[in-house]
Amino acid sequence: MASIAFHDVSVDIPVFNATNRSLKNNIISAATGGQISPRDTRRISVRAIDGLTLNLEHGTRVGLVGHNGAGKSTMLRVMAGIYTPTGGRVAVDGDVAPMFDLAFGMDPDATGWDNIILRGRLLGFSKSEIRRRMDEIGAVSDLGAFLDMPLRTYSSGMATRLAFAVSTSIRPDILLIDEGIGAGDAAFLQQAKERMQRFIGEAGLLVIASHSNDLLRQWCTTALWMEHGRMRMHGDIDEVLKAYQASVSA
Ligand SMILES: Nc1ncnc2c1ncn2[C@@H]1O[C@H](COP(=O)(O)OP(=O)(O)OP(=O)(O)O)[C@@H](O)[C@H]1O
Repeated sequence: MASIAFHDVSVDIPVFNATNRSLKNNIISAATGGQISPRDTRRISVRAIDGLTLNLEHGTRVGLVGHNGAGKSTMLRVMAGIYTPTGGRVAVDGDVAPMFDLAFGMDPDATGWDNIILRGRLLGFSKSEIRRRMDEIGAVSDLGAFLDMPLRTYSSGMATRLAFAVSTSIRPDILLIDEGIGAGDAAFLQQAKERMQRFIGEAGLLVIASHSNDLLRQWCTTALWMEHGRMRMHGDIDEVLKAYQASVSA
């Protein structure tokens, strides 16, 4: 059974080359971003997540909403194990598939086929599992003879197709999606939509960060509204989106 538990989780990101001058007063009134705290005159950090406690159980489909810099992507990265929290405890039970940083683990000098193996290994596949799925993944990418060419010869849309094809071939317990997956041209998007539908439907636990209410209503039953790294509201998707929209247009 998949689950994610945050207990009083905080993430501070140190910033080494910010100037204090621009940060002086206007931070306090900033509508976007996390909380900037000058720890002393030379060291500044951004508190991207601030004391977050949260339990997501198997079957949860939650959308993360909030202003730019509210902490949504940081939360996803903590859930994926990419960021270690600076405070608090995180417990994640189940295989996690992060659908962001799609180029991560890909080698520009390796061919498409070799990159399928590389990314597959990164996502936890054994070599034999990947070999079994190679043809299917290649077909989904629809890259044809380009699969024999080095990744550096691909356009960004072509590279995304390849990463998408590999990532959606696993059956994760926990699926983490950051919006802006931007999978490419219209034909691929249509095909990607159908594959995504099945992929999302099969995940035990789904977390999506998005600014699109339509997308969130389509996939989620609950929503979590983040504000300056803190949880402002967590509950039924329609209720949270309504409250969030009201605050944005107020
Ligand atoms: N590498 C970094 N260095 C410094 N600060 C960072 C870094 N990454 C994120 N932050 C800060 O952490 C805070 C949370 O950022 P995060 O990307 O989680 O926000 P978000 O809610 O996903 O925003 P958006 O909707 O714009 O994608 C922001 O204030 C941001 O400036």
